[in-house]
Amino acid sequence: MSFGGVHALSGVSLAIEPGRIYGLIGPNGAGKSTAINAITGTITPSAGRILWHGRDVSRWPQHRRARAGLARTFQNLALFHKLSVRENVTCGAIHAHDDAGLRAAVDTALDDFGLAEVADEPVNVLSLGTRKRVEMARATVAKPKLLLLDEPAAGLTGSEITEFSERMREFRNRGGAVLLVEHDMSLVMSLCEHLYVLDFGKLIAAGTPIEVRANPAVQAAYFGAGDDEQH
Ligand SMILES: Nc1ncnc2c1ncn2[C@@H]1O[C@H](COP(=O)(O)OP(=O)(O)OP(=O)(O)O)[C@@H](O)[C@H]1O
Repeated sequence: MSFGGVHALSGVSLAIEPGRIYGLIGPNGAGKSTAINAITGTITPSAGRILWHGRDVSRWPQHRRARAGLARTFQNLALFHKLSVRENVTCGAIHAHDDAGLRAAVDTALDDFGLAEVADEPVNVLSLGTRKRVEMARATVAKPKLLLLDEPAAGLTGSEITEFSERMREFRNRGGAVLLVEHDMSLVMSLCEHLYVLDFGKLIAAGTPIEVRANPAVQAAYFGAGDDEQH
């Protein structure tokens, strides 16, 4: 993916299997959000392919990819602030065929993320942690196969992070795949089974959290060259 002369991603190849939690990590500006944007169709990659169940979806619009099971959350949240929690979550229920099915799916998602009590509140009166749960509920209400999360833990309290991890493990145990972009390394190391590491738009390492932590290229990217301000 290039933006003018900037190669935000170059030659990056990732594979995602069902029922696993992946982490996509790397220093600021490494290309993590760009990868999520390209996979979900927020942007169209300048070269390369996104294959989904064997089909090339690289040119599919975002809504079509969402229907095919690719759901995401946004780093800075993308909720309708004046609409209620229920209305926001309903926007994600793109799979429902009738009103009863729609309502049941939304009620389940509201319950799953502890939102039943604030269902009729407008989103703009809620705390950041609660708004993040609304985004998660909206992203999962249609039971996606792959959930791509851009910094879901930023700004959450410790207990909210624990709760989030639990929800993600449940999602994984039901066969869903997660691609998590996150700077909270203790969360990444405890939750993810497989990591991909980007640096300056290139994939510099892949493997289990233990393998990646021991990888000299990763240590150099994070702590090397005297540039310890990246984290
Ligand atoms: N729309 C755009 N136009 C121009 N350059 C862009 C655009 N989006 C991203 N970039 C550039 O691409 C590179 C990768 O950015 P990206 O946001 O994907 O990094 P990131 O790893 O998600 O960073 P962070 O951890 O800070 O969120 C950066 O150099 C960024 O400035």
